[in-house]
Amino acid sequence: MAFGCNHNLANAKELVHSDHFQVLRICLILTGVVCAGMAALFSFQSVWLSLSVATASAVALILFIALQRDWLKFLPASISLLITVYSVIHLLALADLSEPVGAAYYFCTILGAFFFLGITGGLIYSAACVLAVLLLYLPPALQSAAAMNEFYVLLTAIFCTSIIAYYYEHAVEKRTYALSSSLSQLDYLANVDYLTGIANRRYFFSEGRKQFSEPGAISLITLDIDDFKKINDTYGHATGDQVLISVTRLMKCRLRKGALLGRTGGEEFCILLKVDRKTAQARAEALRSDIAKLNHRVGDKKIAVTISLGLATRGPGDKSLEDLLSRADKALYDIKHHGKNGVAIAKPQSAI
Ligand SMILES: Nc1nc2c(ncn2[C@@H]2O[C@H](COP(=O)(O)OP(=O)(O)OP(=O)(O)O)[C@@H](O)[C@H]2O)c(=O)[nH]1
Repeated sequence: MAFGCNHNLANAKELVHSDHFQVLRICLILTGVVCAGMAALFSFQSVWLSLSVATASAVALILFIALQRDWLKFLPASISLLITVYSVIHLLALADLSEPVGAAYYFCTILGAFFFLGITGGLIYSAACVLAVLLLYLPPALQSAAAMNEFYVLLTAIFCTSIIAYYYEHAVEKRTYALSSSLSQLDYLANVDYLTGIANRRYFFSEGRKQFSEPGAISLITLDIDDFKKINDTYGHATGDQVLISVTRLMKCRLRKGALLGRTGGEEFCILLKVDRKTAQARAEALRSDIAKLNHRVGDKKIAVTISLGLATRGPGDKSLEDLLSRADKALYDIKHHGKNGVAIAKPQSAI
């Protein structure tokens, strides 16, 4: 049980790691593309520009190699954010813009659009930005060389930011999905009995307490398979498990919707019914007789199985589900010591 859960969490972590590195790769490739693009656009007009391009390319190359060789495996997730910011600062620093504010504007609003509107909204916003820039700067024949530079830089800024934002959002969505499926897996493992697939003791009592707090008739049946140890000893533990599964299956079929069935111990089960004593007794008796009649087949073996049941219906003295359980358990104990294969009705609280 624990293995399945750890395995699932490990998968989620692996997924988060692989997304994280995918984002890093994209950032590094973009840095390289931006450097090459800026170098081509501005042809190294100053020493400062040449040094910047050389530094950016070297850092991108070193990080890329480190990533490919798994050296970055244990670095915190924030590094991808740093590299993203680094890429965009370079984009702005290297651009010989009269107004770098334009690129910064697209960078911020596109990130915001992806963050607040999700992938589809972000992509639509990016497309709208491209359209706006095209409308502003076209036709090219009417533009000056400086305006065309600005046009290319703005398109590059929109393009790079959209790709980075897309991969971040995509990574976040995958991570959220992986974590939520791990959580539902954990929830399942915490509440369901691994062998029979019905509520385990923990879930039975937490749900049972809720139902107990509601008004109306409520009855609790505790039941136990008779001489189960003998079944285990005679046919083996695996066969014992099969008997538990087939008894559970039969109970699930026979019980109506609304009944809460749980495996509360090895071969012990509890049923909570929102019915009065008379109806609960009839249901308990029907279950007992159905199980006794059924020929439990495990492979080619036919195994006779009987159950004993203790029934308690809420009365004025029952303050909690535990009070009801204690009375039902006493009734079960009585029938176990008086022949088994029967239903015993619990004494009212006042008679105990
Ligand atoms: N196969 C199997 N056996 C289990 C499981 N959990 C508990 N048991 C066995 O259930 C048996 C319960 O034995 P007892 O408490 O002596 O009860 P019993 O033999 O049914 O006797 P009575 O209750 O008096 O009828 C033990 O042998 C446990 O090992 C399980 O998940 N699978």
